[in-house]
Amino acid sequence: MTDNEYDKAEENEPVTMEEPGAITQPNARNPRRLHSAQSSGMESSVLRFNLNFTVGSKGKQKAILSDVAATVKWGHVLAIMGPSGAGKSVLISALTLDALFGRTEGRVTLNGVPLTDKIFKSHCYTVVQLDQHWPYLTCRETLRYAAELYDVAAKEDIDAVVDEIVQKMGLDVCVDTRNARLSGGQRRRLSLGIALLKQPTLLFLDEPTTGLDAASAENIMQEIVRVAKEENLIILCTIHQPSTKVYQGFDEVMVLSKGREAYTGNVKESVPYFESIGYPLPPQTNPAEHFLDMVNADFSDDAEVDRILDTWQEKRPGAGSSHHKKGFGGVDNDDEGQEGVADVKRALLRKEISIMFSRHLKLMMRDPVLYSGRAVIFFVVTLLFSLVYLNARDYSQDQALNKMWIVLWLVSVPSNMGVVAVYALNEEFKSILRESKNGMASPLSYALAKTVLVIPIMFVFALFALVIASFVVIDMPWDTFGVAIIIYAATMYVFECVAECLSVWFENPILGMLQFMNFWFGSFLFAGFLISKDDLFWPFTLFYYIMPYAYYLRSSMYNYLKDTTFDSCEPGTSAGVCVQSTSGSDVLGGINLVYNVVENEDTISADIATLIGIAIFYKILYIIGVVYKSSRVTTIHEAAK
Ligand SMILES: Nc1ncnc2c1ncn2[C@@H]1O[C@H](COP(=O)(O)OP(=O)(O)OP(=O)(O)O)[C@@H](O)[C@H]1O
Repeated sequence: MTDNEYDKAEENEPVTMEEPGAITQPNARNPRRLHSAQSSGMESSVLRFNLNFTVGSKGKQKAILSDVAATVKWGHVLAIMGPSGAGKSVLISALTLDALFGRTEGRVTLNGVPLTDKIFKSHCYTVVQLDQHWPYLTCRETLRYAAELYDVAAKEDIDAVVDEIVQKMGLDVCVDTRNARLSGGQRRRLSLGIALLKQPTLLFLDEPTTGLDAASAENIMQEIVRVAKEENLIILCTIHQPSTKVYQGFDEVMVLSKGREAYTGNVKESVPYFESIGYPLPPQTNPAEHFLDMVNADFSDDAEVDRILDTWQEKRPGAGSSHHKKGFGGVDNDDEGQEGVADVKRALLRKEISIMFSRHLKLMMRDPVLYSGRAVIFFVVTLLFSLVYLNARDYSQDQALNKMWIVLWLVSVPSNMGVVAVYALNEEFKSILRESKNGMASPLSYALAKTVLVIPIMFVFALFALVIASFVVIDMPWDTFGVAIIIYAATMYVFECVAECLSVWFENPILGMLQFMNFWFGSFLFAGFLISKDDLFWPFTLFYYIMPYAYYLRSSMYNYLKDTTFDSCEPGTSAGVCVQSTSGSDVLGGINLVYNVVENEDTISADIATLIGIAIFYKILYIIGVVYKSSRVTTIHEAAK
């Protein structure tokens, strides 16, 4: 864009940040613009930014971005290029309010309004580099759920809206293919399709050509430029070494090196500019490659690169006045606060929860790792363990301790496998955070929908684990079935809530999984059978009370044996328990002499209540994590004077 054009963009102001619903109205119930905006409020959108970004604490600060500024208007694509480590990703993170690892200073305004999380959610959309989408949904289902969550149309019109996006993005061939099987190019098109459903003003694309072959990269970039023009979007994208054709398709380009600009402006003027400072484009050379070679400090002379960066700083439009006062083009940039901005536009909370419920029910049914696969594995491992302890089906007192051990294994082995849930839920939560960032849905509606969906699954787990192993192979009395299932489900729910909690609090799923294993080992150690509560070094006694297995074991054993009858036993002939009675209740007393966690008193209700209490504790920590993680955004500080 020439200075002239920037000035024209400036003349259009004051520009209002209109309610998305007011942009155009294809039909009364579809407030979003699905066709090219011929008379859209976005035909005057302007993004301005000038940023510094530093990492490190005071005294040891390192500048990652220094005075990086640009102005981009509607319908234009700004391509951000630069050698590795130039600061492209950090710039996108800072602009998308995601750069939490350092301090962002300066200003970012959209139509004169400073960018905040609320404005971002309403008017911006980010497509991340490796947008995997929900792997077990099809392309059509993904678009449909996005359309519903963005509330783009009445229920009966949603299919038509989705079909339009499918056509527009050329997704016809893969519309019923699961996302996990989409090609890289198709995934990017799907991401763009979802973005179009939202109808943002500003679209960020992080390396949209990564992993694509040259033809697909060219194709997707052409698509991006077309979308910017057709939909009057402002698009910012980072890109590595575009081909000549792709490069020429951009409107604006920013060449970064060492966190500074080497050039920002119209693509057509880039070649003459570099020629004017002594770097003519050799014949038959890709201009993007040429510029990147020039500013790559790894391969060029460092002093030479600094000279190029200093030259741009002197020559760039508006030079001589601080970027923090003047926008690119030398235009006065002090234009924020002219208009209020609309609230986030999306489905009502009740509707949102029900959409989330439907989507995650579908995912649960299809995803073999999280639930159905685990249930089958629980069935197999509990069956295996019950066969190992087959002799424990006899009601002879020398098997009483084995009965306790099989009851313990039946829950401890499956609950240990909750470790996979930490990994899968961590991935899931990252997708939810992206959706939240893009204003599609609240993470709390996800958390609520999942809570409702997961509780019944714990009963399914209990059925898969206990019916054959406990009641058929080990011959537990069927009249204890209902209570056994409840105790088991409550115990499994504790571990599920711990897995949820760790999946959210640990960004790195491996660390979360390690913590889960610690919790599991801790549960084992402090359950009162390896070392009794009374023998614990006193500071550790607390763990006995907050870990789940002691409650499970005590209540399960009482439920199991209270009404049973054992064979009588001759003192000195039993390797395990031998009491002067055949009643199960007395055998419980005998077990208590060896493992005092087992008692012949009815503590079932209190134990179940405690297990639920522990689960609720972790659920609350999880919800706090969800709220905290989803509300973390970069603060853009006023530049130091
Ligand atoms: N979390 C972080 N903490 C400290 N420094 C960081 C962090 N992330 C990035 N950096 C530094 O910021 C600089 C710019 O990194 P950035 O990832 O933006 O480069 P890039 O241009 O995107 O490179 P590439 O093309 O290789 O991805 C690098 O020197 C990098 O080491």
